[in-house]
Order: sequence, then structure tokens, then C-alpha cells
Amino acid sequence: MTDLLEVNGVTKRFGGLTAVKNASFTLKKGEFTGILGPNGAGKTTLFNILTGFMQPTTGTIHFNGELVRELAPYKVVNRGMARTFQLTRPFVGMNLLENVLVACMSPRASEDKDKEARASYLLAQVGLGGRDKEPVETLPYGDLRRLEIARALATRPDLLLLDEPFAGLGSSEIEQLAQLIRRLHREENLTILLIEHKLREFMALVSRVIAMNFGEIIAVGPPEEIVKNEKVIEAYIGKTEEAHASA
Ligand SMILES: Nc1ncnc2c1ncn2[C@@H]1O[C@H](COP(=O)(O)OP(=O)(O)OP(=O)(O)O)[C@@H](O)[C@H]1O
Repeated sequence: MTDLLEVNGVTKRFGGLTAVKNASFTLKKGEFTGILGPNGAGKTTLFNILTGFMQPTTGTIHFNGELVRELAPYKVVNRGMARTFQLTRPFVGMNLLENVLVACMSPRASEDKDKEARASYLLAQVGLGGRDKEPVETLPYGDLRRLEIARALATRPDLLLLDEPFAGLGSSEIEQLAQLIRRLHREENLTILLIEHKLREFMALVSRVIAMNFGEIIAVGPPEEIVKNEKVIEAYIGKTEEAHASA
């Protein structure tokens, strides 16, 4: 497998706070990787940097061999990196089909000549088939998450970044969405980077974990190793009383 994404020494400072500290990692084509870490660990900041919503203070990002640092978010999308957000942002006043159609105008989707057919197909693919004309305003949370994924897929990405797709969903919705994500990874030749706090679902989906704490990458490995990693356990539950006593 070749490297699709190469992150090298990325740091992001907000005044005196270092949200991401010297992060380096690679993603290989076809990998399903997750970023794990407690609140405030720097996961979303890292996503924002990768996708052009923020510039790193230092460090470089290569995607498909090209330097993507300094590129505006739409240019990053045009190079094949699409994302979803913790808070969904549909185009209000438009129906489901129109919401996906906008993304079908992406340069990478130029081969998709019949845009309406493509948008309709994507809605069906994410489980929203037959609902093209529904207004987006009435959509429940779980369906909004599906719509976001359809819009991201419309840009024909090589890498899909999912920021907490299960937040706010009930257990049956989570299971359905997890199945969808798993199927997309398998059938659409996608490389996926996932942030998710729902640990059981997270660990079942990913094959590699990048664990962060206080902006730093503290461990990288398969889920079965990460759950046993001392630094990761400490980051989640804090030092044991014994360790505190001897410190
Ligand atoms: N625009 C900003 N300005 C100042 N500080 C920020 C900004 N964005 C994030 N931070 C800070 O950077 C740190 C990392 O935040 P970030 O949102 O990346 O963490 P996270 O791991 O995604 O957390 P969560 O799991 O709660 O979403 C936090 O201390 C946060 O308050």
C-alpha cells in the first residue's frame, strides 16, 4: 500500500495553548484509521488543519504526493479529501437532492454527466433513497449525518474524514450508520479517517488507531494493542492513586 497522506511535524498554537504538538503520521491507501483521544486532545484541530480550515503553525501535509498546506478547503476537496462535521451544515431551503447536487458540481465529479441521477444514487446509497424531494429542515439528526456523507461522496474523494458521525444518535441509528461506513470503506475503495468517542463502535470499525492526548500523538497501533497501552489508559482514566502517591 502506498502513502496517501503524509503529515510531518504539524503543530498548531492558539496563543499560549498548543492544540496540536509536532504530529507526524501517514495514511496508506485503503486504510481505515481512527483518531482517539479525550476531549480537548486536538483531534478536530488536526482535522481542520488537514482539510484547509486552519493553517498549521509549523509542519507539512502531503496528499497524493502534493503539498496541501496553505490550500483553501475547496481546493483540498478538489484534490480528493472530503470531510463531515460534528455539527451538520445542510443547505437550508433546499431539498435532499439539491443538497447533494451542489456537491456533484465538484471538478472531481466531472465524469458524472447526469448529476441528478448521480445525486439520487448517492442518496439511495446512504439509505435515503426515494426521499429526493424532502426538505432538509424536517430531517432527523441521523438522516442529516447520512446526507452529509452523501455530499462528501459526491465530490469523489480518495480520503473521507468523519468527525464524530455517531454523536447524538441512538444505538440502532449508530449500528445502521456503522454498517453504512463499513460498506463504503469496503466497496468504494475509500481511505477513511474517523474521530469518534463511542469507543465500542470506533474500535470495531478501524484497523489502526492514532491516540492523542494534550495535542500529542501518544500511541499508534491496531485497536487490540491500543486498548492495552498504558499511556492511552492513563489519558482516559488518569493516573492510579498508587502512581500519584509515588510521584
Ligand atoms: N479556534 C480556537 N481558538 C483557541 N483555542 C482553540 C481553538 N480551537 C480549539 N482550541 C483549543 O484547542 C484544544 C484542542 O481542541 P480540539 O477541539 O481540537 O479537541 P478535540 O480532541 O477535538 O476535542 P473534542 O473531542 O471535545 O471535540 C482545546 O483546548 C481547545 O479549547
